[in-house]
Amino acid sequence: MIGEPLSRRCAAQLSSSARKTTNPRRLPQVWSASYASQAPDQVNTWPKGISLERQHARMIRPVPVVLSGAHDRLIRVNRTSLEVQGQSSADASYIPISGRWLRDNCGCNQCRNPETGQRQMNVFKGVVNCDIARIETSKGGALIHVTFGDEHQTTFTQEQLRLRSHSETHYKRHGIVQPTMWNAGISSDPPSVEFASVEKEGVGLLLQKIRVYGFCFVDGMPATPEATESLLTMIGPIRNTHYGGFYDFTSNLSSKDTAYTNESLEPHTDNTYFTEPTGLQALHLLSHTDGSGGQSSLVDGFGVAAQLYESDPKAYRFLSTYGVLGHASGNEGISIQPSHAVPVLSHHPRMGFLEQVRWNNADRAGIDGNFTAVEKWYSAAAKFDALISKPENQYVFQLQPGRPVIFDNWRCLHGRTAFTGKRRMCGGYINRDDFISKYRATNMTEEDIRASTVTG
Ligand SMILES: C[N+](C)(C)CCCC[C@H](N)C(=O)O
Ligand SMILES: O=C(O)CCC(=O)C(=O)O
Repeated sequence: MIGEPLSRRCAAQLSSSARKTTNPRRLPQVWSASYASQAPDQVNTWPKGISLERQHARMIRPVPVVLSGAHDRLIRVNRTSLEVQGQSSADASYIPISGRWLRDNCGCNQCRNPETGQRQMNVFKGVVNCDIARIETSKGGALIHVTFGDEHQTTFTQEQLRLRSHSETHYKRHGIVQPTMWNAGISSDPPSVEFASVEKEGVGLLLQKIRVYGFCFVDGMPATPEATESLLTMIGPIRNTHYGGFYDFTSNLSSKDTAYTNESLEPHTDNTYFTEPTGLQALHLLSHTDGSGGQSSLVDGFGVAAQLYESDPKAYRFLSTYGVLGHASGNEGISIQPSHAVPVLSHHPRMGFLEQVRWNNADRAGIDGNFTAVEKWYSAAAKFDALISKPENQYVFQLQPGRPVIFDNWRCLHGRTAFTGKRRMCGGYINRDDFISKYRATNMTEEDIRASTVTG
């Protein structure tokens, strides 16, 4: 085995057996190939030599696309060196893996705290021996055993070296699933879970539905702030902001924001004035007396972005390029703006898929560009606004006491019609990272979580 690259058959056998042990849940397939293949206008002029696959991987698009090829990547084992084949099928060259990387990523109890998973040695201090003394393999090459100059030993699997920087790993790291886009038609069967099942089985299914659809109702809940708060804390810590933590509000302008009035609110995402808008938002109507109105609306921001990508790639590109600033200024002594302007459509910097929609016409403070760019931004934004305003893109419903909605504020826009009478609403924000963390913890196998966390 030493010296020869593992044969493709053997590697294929290894990888297929390895694949059987990975999370049986379907990974996002190549989805809506038309989006993936349709290149937006050629603003991205790629330098020579960047493989098409690399360009493809980084081209911005509204949906995730899993690139193939990880399992074809071969590993070459020599007595004192380890090499892995290039990053893409177009690049079959072998790349050596340094002794420093191998030692830095040793997972033994001495090098990594078994309780916390934290590294407890430092390869930069020159006191840890990173010289490779010898490399052996076992289990037909599936396991690679490295011994260093100080006789310290560590073991890696073929798969972890092969998948280290592959999209499959990134998707598991971020808990990416294949999104189900929707429009007003979702009203016939909106995603929901029973509160009783959440109490019994936890928030796994609730978060899975939010991850796939961008929102989910919880049916059969006590219509109390206490029950709502305890449901949210099952997901993660409630985020504290200048509005407080768990919120329970009516239209009394107790906070100087139009949400605390009885006016209509166009579909928007919250917190565009924060560098990091909240991940989840919950809205639970506790009561509405002596009046009417106050209908809620949800819009699938990913779905609308996909429609824009199809109908006007240039407008999509503009809303993906020019940053926008938000502000929260109404409350005494409060003037919040994000650390930098962020586009309406933000994409994963490495994988290219759309990961956040930020849209709030009321809270918008500025567009990061000269007046030529501003005009281009306006014409692109007008198209986005027209799409979110189309009745067929808006799911309109009346919130009910005992049936809160929890939605992904990085994907869904929400709005409300004006109302009369006394209307009491409660809910809370949950950070994006806490949402994804709990989603992974309740929907992925231990093995998949481990394999997609410390990848070196
Ligand atoms: C949710 N809660 C009522 C606490 C605050 C609402 C804040 C609304 C703000 N204009 C934004 O879009 O973020
Ligand atoms: O009152 C509502 O129905 C929604 C208020 C709102 O948009 C918000 O709190 O962000």
